[in-house]
Amino acid sequence: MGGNQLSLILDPVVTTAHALHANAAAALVTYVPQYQHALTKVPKTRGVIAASLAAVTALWIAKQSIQQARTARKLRAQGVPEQIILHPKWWLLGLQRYLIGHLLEPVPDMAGAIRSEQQIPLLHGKNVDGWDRTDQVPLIYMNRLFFGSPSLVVADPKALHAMLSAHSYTFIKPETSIEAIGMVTGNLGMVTINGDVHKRHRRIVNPLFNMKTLMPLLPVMISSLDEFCAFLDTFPHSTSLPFHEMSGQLTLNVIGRTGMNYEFNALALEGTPITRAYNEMQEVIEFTPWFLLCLMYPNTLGRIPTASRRQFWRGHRVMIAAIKDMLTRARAEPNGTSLIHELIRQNEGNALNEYELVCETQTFLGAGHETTSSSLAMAVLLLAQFPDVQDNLAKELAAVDLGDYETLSKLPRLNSVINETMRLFPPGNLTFREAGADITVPTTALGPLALPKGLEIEIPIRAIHMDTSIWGPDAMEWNPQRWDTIDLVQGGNMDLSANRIVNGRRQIGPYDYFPFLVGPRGCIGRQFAVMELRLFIAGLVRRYKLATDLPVGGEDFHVAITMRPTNAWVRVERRAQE
Ligand code: HEM
Repeated sequence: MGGNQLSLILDPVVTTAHALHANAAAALVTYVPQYQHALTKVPKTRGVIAASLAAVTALWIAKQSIQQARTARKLRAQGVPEQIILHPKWWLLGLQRYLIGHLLEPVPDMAGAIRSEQQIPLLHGKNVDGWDRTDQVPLIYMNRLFFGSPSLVVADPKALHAMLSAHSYTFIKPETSIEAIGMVTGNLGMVTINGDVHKRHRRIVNPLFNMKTLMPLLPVMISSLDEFCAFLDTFPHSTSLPFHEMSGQLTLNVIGRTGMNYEFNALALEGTPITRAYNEMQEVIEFTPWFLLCLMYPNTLGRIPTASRRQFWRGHRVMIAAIKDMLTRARAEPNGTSLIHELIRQNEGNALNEYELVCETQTFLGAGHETTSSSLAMAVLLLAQFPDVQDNLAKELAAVDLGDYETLSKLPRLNSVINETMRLFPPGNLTFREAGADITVPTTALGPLALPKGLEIEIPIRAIHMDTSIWGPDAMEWNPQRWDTIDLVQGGNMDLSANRIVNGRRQIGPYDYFPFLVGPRGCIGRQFAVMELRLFIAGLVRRYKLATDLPVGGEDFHVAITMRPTNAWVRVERRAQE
């Protein structure tokens, strides 16, 4: 099963399972010692206990299903359409919707790519129950997960404005997301915290990512790029290079040097102890059924010392020790320029405690390296697949000084390549929220929509980026030139559908294109990431002709927390003038 569908399972399962688990764990601790004797010695009693447990479980499932059905009914009553079950399983005796919802509905390819495409008809009112209007598309639908618990998929700009901007603190990160992402970023890093704790962190960390702090990091990025190119030069130009991995070597070195003044030495095969530890931790994050169960039961199953858990904790210990060491060294260098030097300066009043500083450092590493690496690998692959676009870009870059970021940031073709790559292949392909309170949000087609506390929300970023009603009939094609006639329209919860084309220019709103998300929980590292992408794509295209044997559309992804390419094989050959 691919990560994307599994992510759909994660949040609701854990939310419901957590409550049960906590009660069951407490009951076990209390009663098992008392009844151990009976359990082992008296088979008849064992049978009775098993039957009772089965009955209690069945009752619990029934209660759960009834509660969830009630929530779903309230949504249906307000006009929310529901995904139909196209392939009912006979062995679920017609109860599929109430037991496992849409979890076993077939998805031909579990990669994020295909799932996103499949969501578009649903968002347009096809393959759903309860939508017969032809004048408007719902842009919202409901599907069901375990025990029929509803999950609301939302692509409506008005509702998204409420969820991500106007009431972003009411729409919280769900527990399962926190559990999964926290493995990479720590559980008190900015991605995984909610409410006032988040506000406090964001206030301290914000200044780290303004241009004044970022500009001094430019020379380090450029020298890391030069080192990477020297590395590329060691391969014959007929060799296909795994950019899906190599771009990560570059971005890991850069976040180490600029983020924490640390040398990962990621281009060397052996790396450093912390590179190895980091890789060991990452390898374990595979959405296998067992991994999912550990996320659901972090305090019991998650603590069983299986080989993979031991590997994770081994890596984790090494990494946390190294991060503590980085913070100690940064404290001793009051004029240092890395992100954590600035973090320590901003944290003068100790608004963040030591553990929170460790988690934020871990967050810079986790959130700041793989995402940029995936975008870079995809941009390089796509440029290799589209030689005309590449040649045009090379012309634009011919006379540019990479150290002149002011000029670099205004190059239209370079920016179009980045925008278009992040449109079709946003590393954060979807995100989840949970209604933290009963709340009514506006929607375009349904009017005000009342959402109950605890409702699961899925925001299908990539599906919205591929929607033909927003982007036109060639929405699925990678075409950087489209950005020549796009206006990015700022401002709140507008419905642009009636005025999509104005004076021949396509109007794109903040909730039509948001690879970094928007609002108070939008990506804090956006400028940093865009700076890296501009510099690295420009630097590579100026130096090399990029080529690939991979046909257009042949890319594959691994989707676990983020969506990253797995087959960006590219050949590089020095350009004549370089
Ligand atoms: C191409 C590169 C990147 C992409 C596509 C990206 C995308 C995103 C997205 C979609 C979110 C919202 C996650 C959610 O709420 O579900 C996010 C949040 C975040 N990103 Fe990035 N990101 C990138 C690079 C970076 C970099 C370089 C850093 C730091 C060095 C960074 C740090 C963060 C942090 C700390 C948050 C949490 C913000 C908050 O909740 O207040 N990101 N990013």
